[in-house]
Amino acid sequence: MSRPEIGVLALQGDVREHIAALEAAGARGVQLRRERELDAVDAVVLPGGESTTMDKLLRAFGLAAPLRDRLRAGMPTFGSCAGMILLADRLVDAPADQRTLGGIDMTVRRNAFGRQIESFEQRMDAPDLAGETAGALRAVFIRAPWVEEAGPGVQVLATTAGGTHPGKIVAVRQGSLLATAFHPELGDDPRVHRFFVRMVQESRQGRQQVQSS
Ligand SMILES: NC(=O)CC[C@H](N)C(=O)O
Repeated sequence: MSRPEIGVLALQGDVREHIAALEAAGARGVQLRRERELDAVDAVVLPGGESTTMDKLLRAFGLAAPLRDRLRAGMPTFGSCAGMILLADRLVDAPADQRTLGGIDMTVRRNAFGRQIESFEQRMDAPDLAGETAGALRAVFIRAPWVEEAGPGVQVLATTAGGTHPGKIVAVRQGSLLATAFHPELGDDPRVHRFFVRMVQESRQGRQQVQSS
């Protein structure tokens, strides 16, 4: 099967890092800015950056509604940090006029680890992403959110192990949507991007089976 093509929303944020990580995980990463470019990709990445800015730009570029429709229709989508915020059905500690694309039945707290903390590395327990060993995954957190509450259909993929806030939910999946509070695109651990590329391949196989039956 050909490499899946994954569009990284390129309005703001760490776009190049995601493209490099997707390429390393066996996909083709391309920049995504316009609605018509959505038709050419198998999946979407919402990068880290600033979620209030991204929300405004998504609306200004006329991308919010078409992206929301694709998400609802099952297009695989991965959001990291600000991208996790965009995928949340509910936010706390956010400006009243901030909108999200939604899709994951979760409440996300913005800047949950503290605004004063610029960036830190955190260990996580993440059996489905990184194996059963305690603290098996490490990644960079930058003014990161956490998941305050996750609905029954949400699979928890990673929780913080130790640190100032242990046991916090920092990676989740609901159906075709994946979200991490941290930045797997910064650093050289490819496991989260590989996990997402597998999700995309499974979704393509599912669609091809439907088309040929
Ligand atoms: N590194 C990040 O993506 C930070 C997210 C940022 N705190 C926000 O609310 O958008």
